[in-house]
Formats: sequence, C-alpha cells, structure tokens
Amino acid sequence: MTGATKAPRPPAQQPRWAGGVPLADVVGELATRPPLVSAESCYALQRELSLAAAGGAVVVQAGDCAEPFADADRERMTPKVELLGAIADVVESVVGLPAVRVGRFAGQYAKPRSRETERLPDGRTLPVYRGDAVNGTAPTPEARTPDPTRLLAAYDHAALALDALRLAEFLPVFEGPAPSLCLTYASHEALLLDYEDALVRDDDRRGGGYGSSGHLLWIGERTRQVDGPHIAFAERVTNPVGVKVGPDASGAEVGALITRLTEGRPRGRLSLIVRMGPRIVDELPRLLGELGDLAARALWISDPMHGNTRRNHHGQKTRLLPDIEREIRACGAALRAHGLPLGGVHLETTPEPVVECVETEADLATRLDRYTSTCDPRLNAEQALAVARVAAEVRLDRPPVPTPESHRRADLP
Ligand SMILES: O=C[C@H](O)[C@H](O)COP(=O)(O)O
Ligand SMILES: C=C(OP(=O)(O)O)C(=O)O
Ligand SMILES: [Mn+2]
Repeated sequence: MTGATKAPRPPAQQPRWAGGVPLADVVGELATRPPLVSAESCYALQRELSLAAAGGAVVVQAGDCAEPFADADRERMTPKVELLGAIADVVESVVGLPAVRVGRFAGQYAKPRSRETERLPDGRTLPVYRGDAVNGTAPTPEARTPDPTRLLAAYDHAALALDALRLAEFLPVFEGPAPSLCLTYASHEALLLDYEDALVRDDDRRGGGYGSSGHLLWIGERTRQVDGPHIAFAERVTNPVGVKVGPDASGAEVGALITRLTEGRPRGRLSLIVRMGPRIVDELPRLLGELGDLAARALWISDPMHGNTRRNHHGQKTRLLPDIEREIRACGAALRAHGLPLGGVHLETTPEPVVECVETEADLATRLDRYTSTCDPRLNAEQALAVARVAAEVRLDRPPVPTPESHRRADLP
C-alpha cells in the first residue's frame, strides 16, 4: 500500500523503568515543578553563542561524564566551576577572545550506554548503570533497577546544584536583565525524554516552549536520528542546542539536522560537537565537503574525548592525552580548510586529583587506582588545562610544538 504513515521512531536509550511508582505519576509531578533555569538565562547564553558563531568568542564546555547526585552542594560544585573558569581563562589568555563557559553539570545525570547489561567479575550479569537519574552504581539487582522516582531526585539535585552555583554568583540570576559574557551556564545531555518533556515551559520572550532543565541541552551520538524523538525535542525548544557528531555521520543526515535545528533561529543556536576519534582525519573533511555552505550555519566544537576511549590492560576505560590532542588538531585543521574556525572544546573533566586519562601507551599497562568516575575517564585539572592550551593554539592556527612535554605542563590555578 502506498501513502502509509510511517510509525514514529521509538526513543532510543530509554530505561526499562520498574519500581513501585508509575512513570506517569512522576511525569505528572515534574510538570507541576517550577523551571530549573529561566528562559531569560537561556537567552543570555544564546547571545553569547551568537557571538561565538560570529567568531567573537570561544566555547568551553566541561565537566563530569556522569555527574553524581552527591555532588549537588556548594562544597563540591565550587571546584567544578573554578576548573571550568580556569580552562576558560587559559583559552581567553591565549586566543584573546572571551570564552563562553558551559558546565556539564547541574543535571548531567543520565547516560546512554553501549550495552544493556554488565558482567561483573564474579560472573553475575546486571543491568548497566545509566546515570543517577535512572539507577544506582552499586552492583546489586535492586540498585541497578531503573526507578522512575529517581527523575524527581534528578530535578531536586539539579535544583540544589544550581542553587549552590547561584549562591556563589557563578550563574545568571534567575530573573532580571540578561547579563554579559563571563557567567557560567549549565548543560547536559537531553536523554530522558519523559523528564525533558515534562520540564518544557513557556518562553514568553520568544514564544513556544523552552527546556527548563538546563541552559544548553545536547543530543548524543546514539540518539541523534534525524526522524527520532530526541531531535524532535531539540527542534521544539528555544534553548541553544548541541548535537554530537561521530565518524559515520553522513552529509545528508547532518545537513537535515542543521536545516531542522537552525531554520528561523539565531546564529549559534546549534553547536555540532564533533567526536570522531582517529577517523576524524578522513571523515570530518568528507562531512564538511558534503555539507558545503550549510556547515557555516552551525558552531563547530571539538569533543576529543568520546571517539578516543580505550581499555587499559586491566579493563579500565581510559583515554590517551596524545590522542585527545591529535583529535583537536585534526578538527581545527579540517574546519580551517573549510573556512571555519574551531568554535570551542567539549571536555570531560574533574577537579578531583584522579588519574583516569593517561600520557602514553606504556601507561596502559598500569592499573589506575586514583579513578572515581562511574562512566568515562575524565581529565584532571592539570591535564584539562594542557588540553585547553592545545585547543587555544589550534584556534589561533598555531603549528604543534615539537616537544609534547613543553605544552603538557600547565600551571594550576
Ligand atoms: O559518555 C558516556 C559513554 O561514552 C557512554 O555512556 C558509553 O559508554 P559505554 O560504552 O561504557 O556504555
Ligand atoms: C555519551 C556521551 O557522548 P557521545 O554521545 O558523544 O557518545 C557523553 O558526552 O558523555
Ligand atoms: Mn562520556
């Protein structure tokens, strides 16, 4: 039969919720809650991103892979914001342009995963950890069961984290005039659509609705299907949005994303966050060539983390600093060849003195014992500042320095 309507694609990466309280009750409760961030502050970020898209600022987005609920207090949030600020300061001082400061925090509580289950060393198989908004990290069937009441806890913890930052005056005030550059904004992956949809609120300034769970919301590599509900969500809201772009993204797909997400919107509305790994050398020039002039409608940001994850000899997820640096350089070179600047950098970082990412191939033999991430390996402060310096040099179009050591040494704040 011709003309049959295509069934809408079901959302990818959603938990199989269980537990005593029905999801619908939780969603109903979330719908009554006040917005976590104001439309005005999302608009303030949009203006900063418009400046970045026009070449007048550089985006710095950084924070945990999986943010723990337990971090939602002032004591733990302040060092995260300070590290983001230190990364931004490096970029500003090297590039000579303001940095747009966007944290992966105050809501980065949900994780897409490669597998549904995890096999433990003792042979048991459990549902995989999907972020504190879904289940717990403890290796028990109870903790790993996706519990919809965690969505309410996610809201509460995001509110606490935002409050902690607001008290420290890092974020725009909730109401009032749009502030100028050098404030800090909150971002997370808009993965759990029941949560995100329930928090859409009226945008009185621009009409329509905005996602009130964070200032910038991004769609991940595993959920960015052009005809999928995550992209439909991103299209619907007035916030600035991001979309991750992996090495298999086709020009047709990304072109359709750009058109859908930028039509009638201000410059800087869409950040394409490139995370291609070693294949970037071939695939980003290919993609930009396929996109042609359309590419200039997005802000292009390098995420040198997610295409470069590997396991060390002990099975721990890690990343090598030289791989990360190489990806930023390759990203900058491909963009430059297409007449576009590197618009910013997207990193997984922590102010904690961990070692989760390493310097050399030889380090893959070592078991990492200063490792607290519950998902992906993060850069510690020293590593993050060194990577920021590389991104800044790339933005300035500086050639690689000959001795890697000399640019890995960055002063701590
Ligand atoms: O950012 C997160 C991870 O890259 C993503 O959750 C996939 O991780 P996994 O392959 O361990 O599931
Ligand atoms: C899951 C993530 O990234 P990606 O969607 O690019 O794999 C992430 O940013 O933590
Ligand atoms: Mn991650």
